[in-house]
Amino acid sequence: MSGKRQDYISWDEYFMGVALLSGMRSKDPNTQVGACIVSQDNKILSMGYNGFPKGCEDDEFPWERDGDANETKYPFVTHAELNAILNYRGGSLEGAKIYVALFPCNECAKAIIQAGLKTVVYACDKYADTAATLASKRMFRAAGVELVEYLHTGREITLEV
Ligand SMILES: O=c1[nH]c(=O)n([C@H]2C[C@H](O)[C@@H](COP(=O)(O)O)O2)cc1CO
Ligand SMILES: [Zn+2]
Repeated sequence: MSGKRQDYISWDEYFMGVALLSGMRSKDPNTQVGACIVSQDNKILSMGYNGFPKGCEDDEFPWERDGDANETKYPFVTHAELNAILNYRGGSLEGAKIYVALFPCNECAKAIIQAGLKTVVYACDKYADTAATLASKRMFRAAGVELVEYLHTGREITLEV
């Protein structure tokens, strides 16, 4: 018996926790998405959340869901997964895993596959029935990307020390 602490968080809780914490930076009033990219030997390589590109101010661009296409957030918002991939400046992401709050859409799936990521761990799949998600799953299956649903442990974590 080494006397080590027993209630430390697991790797999955750690990386999904970082993904969810990143999502808390999002200004999207409806859906906050965070992503965390992890190497095969469990080192965090990058993070991202859904937001407008640099220079596109949160107070000037629309966060609406409905209306004329360019009056909504959809043409402008960069998805969490793409931001996490683009935020990485260290070289190759080949073989890495991505932890993400929401199942990636088809556009993110393309970026994930082409960046060489091999595993997607997702916490929520609320748009499972949409064409984008079905296309995404088809591409992931074809490309051999492993899809893992995050098992919620019910652990609550606060930022207070
Ligand atoms: O893979 C994704 N990654 C991601 O960051 N998002 C973002 C884009 C939007 O800001 C938000 C979705 O908005 P809504 O649920 O209101 O349609 O989540 C959405 C998806 C999948 O839809
Ligand atoms: Zn996406």
